[in-house]
Amino acid sequence: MAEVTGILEAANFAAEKHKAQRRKDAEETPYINHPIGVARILSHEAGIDDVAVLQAALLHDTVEDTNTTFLEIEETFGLEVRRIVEEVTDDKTLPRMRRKQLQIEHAPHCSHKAKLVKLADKLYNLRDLKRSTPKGWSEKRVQEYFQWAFQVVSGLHGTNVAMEKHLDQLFKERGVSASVESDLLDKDVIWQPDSKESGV
Ligand SMILES: Nc1nc2c(ncn2[C@@H]2O[C@H](COP(=O)(O)OP(=O)(O)O)[C@@H](OP(=O)(O)OP(=O)(O)O)[C@H]2O)c(=O)[nH]1
Ligand SMILES: [Mn+2]
Repeated sequence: MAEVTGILEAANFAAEKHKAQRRKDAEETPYINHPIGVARILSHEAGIDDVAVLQAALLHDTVEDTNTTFLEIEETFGLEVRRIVEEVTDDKTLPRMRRKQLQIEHAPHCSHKAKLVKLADKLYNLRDLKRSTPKGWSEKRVQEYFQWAFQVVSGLHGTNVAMEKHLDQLFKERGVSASVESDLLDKDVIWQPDSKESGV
């Protein structure tokens, strides 16, 4: 029962932290749908029942996107959960170009538990992109996100068969493969500073 309580505590903590945030889709879906969906992919599709992984999935965007601190995560959920959340948190003070590059570089060196959360995060976001285009995103921007995600996921290979199978299928549908990843060049939208994002 303590495990169930701990998972609900993380769901509630994330809901409170993300309460004012919405996704970028036209419907303005509540942001909390994303971390709950990421945790659900891990439990229902990837067969994961590790409590720290499921808690970290629920909490994975709280530090990146809200006023939450790593210390707060550690004091509430313990050091293991803090460490996983740290591994999957981008430094938002860096320009997007650098953040995206660092995800590609860091992915192979993450812990197994962080790799699981990263795979589920990418799987959720790519499915979300397939379902609905975020406000202000061009078709080119969507395609570039798929190409970038392919590069990150390539560095997570061998972590979880079920999630990797679904991701492979999504990349295949989009025509994204190792041969086109070199097309991702500096000219592309995803690498541009945030100020150039709108209207593309
Ligand atoms: N597909 C999709 N994504 C949305 C939507 N609303 C918010 N997002 C979030 O936007 C992020 C991807 O958008 P980008 O422009 O590439 O990244 P940025 O917000 O970090 O600059 C993801 O962050 P993340 O979860 O931290 O993952 P990551 O992509 O940074 O690894 C994703 O969760 C939506 O409606 N659809
Ligand atoms: Mn996320």
